[in-house]
Amino acid sequence: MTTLTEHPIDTVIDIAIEARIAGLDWSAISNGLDTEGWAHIPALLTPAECRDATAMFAAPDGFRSHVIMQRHGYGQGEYRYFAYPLPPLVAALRSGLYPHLAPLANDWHRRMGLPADLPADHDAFIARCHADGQRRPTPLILRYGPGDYNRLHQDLYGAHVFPIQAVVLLSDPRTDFDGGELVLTEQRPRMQSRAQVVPARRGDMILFAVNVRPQAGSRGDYRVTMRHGVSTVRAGERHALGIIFHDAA
Ligand SMILES: O=C(O)CCC(=O)C(=O)O
Ligand SMILES: [Fe+2]
Repeated sequence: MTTLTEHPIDTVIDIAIEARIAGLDWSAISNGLDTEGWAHIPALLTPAECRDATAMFAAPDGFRSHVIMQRHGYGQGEYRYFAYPLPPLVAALRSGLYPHLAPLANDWHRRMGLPADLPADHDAFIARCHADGQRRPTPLILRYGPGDYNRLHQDLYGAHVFPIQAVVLLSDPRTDFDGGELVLTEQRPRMQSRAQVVPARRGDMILFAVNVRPQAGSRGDYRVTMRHGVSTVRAGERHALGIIFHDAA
């Protein structure tokens, strides 16, 4: 894994998202997801792409809904779900990441006794969601100001669940905000929950398990339940782009 000191954020060249995704070390990423339930990919988006995505949040067009988190008990802050058609960057991330994750997702399903029949490409998976009434797009941009936070949760929106999701940090923790760390918890059978704080800088992507993942134990695989949230932002503004692969009912 690349450490934060080696962070290549300032040297990202502007190649197509799909090519950047294809160039990632997918065996290391799959390994991280498999053993920890998450993987950190430094500097997937350029600072300019992060700024452009952040600017989308303030524009009124292109979103299907605006959620004030405290109204629903989700925490404090706000987010907007994109409408179809998704902006090119968001569509490219969603369809570009999916094929690299589908083999691991099927392996997880097989190991957990779930149907290991997730299609190899995202269009086919989305067609399946839509055919069963999960038609509303789930990619979103979140905005947190001072005092805002996101309670531990799972992004389940219906029976069709792709077991891995992504979030890209759009703001710079060195200059834009304090606090606001992505927190992942895992719950193993008969054990207390464990929390992990995921390191991230602007443009980094974190891939993580949506709800359950298999863990090899002495008597075969068992299920680990994962949740994610964001610790309180102490100062400044934090934006993030969430990529969930299933659509919502
Ligand atoms: O703000 C974050 O980093 C996490 C947002 C989130 O809950 C999500 O993308 O599903
Ligand atoms: Fe979430």
